[in-house]
Amino acid sequence: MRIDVLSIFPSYFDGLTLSLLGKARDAGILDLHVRDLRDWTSDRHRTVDDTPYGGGAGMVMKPEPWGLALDELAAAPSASADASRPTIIFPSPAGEVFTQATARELSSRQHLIFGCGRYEGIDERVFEYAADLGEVRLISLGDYVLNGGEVATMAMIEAIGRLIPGVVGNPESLVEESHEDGLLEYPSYTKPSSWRDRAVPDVLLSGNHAVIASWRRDQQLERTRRRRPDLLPEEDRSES
Ligand SMILES: Nc1c(O)cccc1[N+](=O)[O-]
Repeated sequence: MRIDVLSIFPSYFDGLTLSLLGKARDAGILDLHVRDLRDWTSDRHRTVDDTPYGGGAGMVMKPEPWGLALDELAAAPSASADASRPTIIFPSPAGEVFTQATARELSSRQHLIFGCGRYEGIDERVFEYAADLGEVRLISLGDYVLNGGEVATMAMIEAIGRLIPGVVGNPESLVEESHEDGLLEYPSYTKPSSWRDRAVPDVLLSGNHAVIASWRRDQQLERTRRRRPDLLPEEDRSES
């Protein structure tokens, strides 16, 4: 998979050279390029914003640098032999909500382009223009206000990247995680078996894998009912 990121703060993404994603980049599994949007400006001040038509506080990101950048990146060779159009993602509080299902869907794409907005947002015509270059998705991490798209992009790249085959050493570990089966994950324990007068649940020391699996499932349902009843079907939401 190829991922391009457009931002006026490219160093935000230095963390993507670390850990599993950094190793995946070194191994050629993930082809990730972070670019400074200002590289597509032509004035001395490398201007990317201007005042909003219609008035209002703040500044809006100009369309010209975005148009030039997206033209270039959308034409970049992606991992796949076929010249499939890229998926162009703009993190936005006005977007669809990002879930594990979204991460799984996007992890099978060949070329993702993330456009990180700043200020009061990006000129609307950029989203319209981008639709001529690829599939455009406005995606939100949640209903709160961030200063720009960079943090959301980091989160999405991690959630998507770890699902790409070969990135996580043991694919089994991807299965038993929160939200993978629609439920929150069960509690985990490791040595010592007793710590500050707190013991590991006996069932986990029993060696009876069927009983352990059943206990873990019960824990998932109980936690999900208590913390995230919205994830459960209506009929399963009340405490039994
Ligand atoms: N919430 C928010 C924002 O305020 C700005 C950019 C991106 C997001 N988001 O993805 O959730």
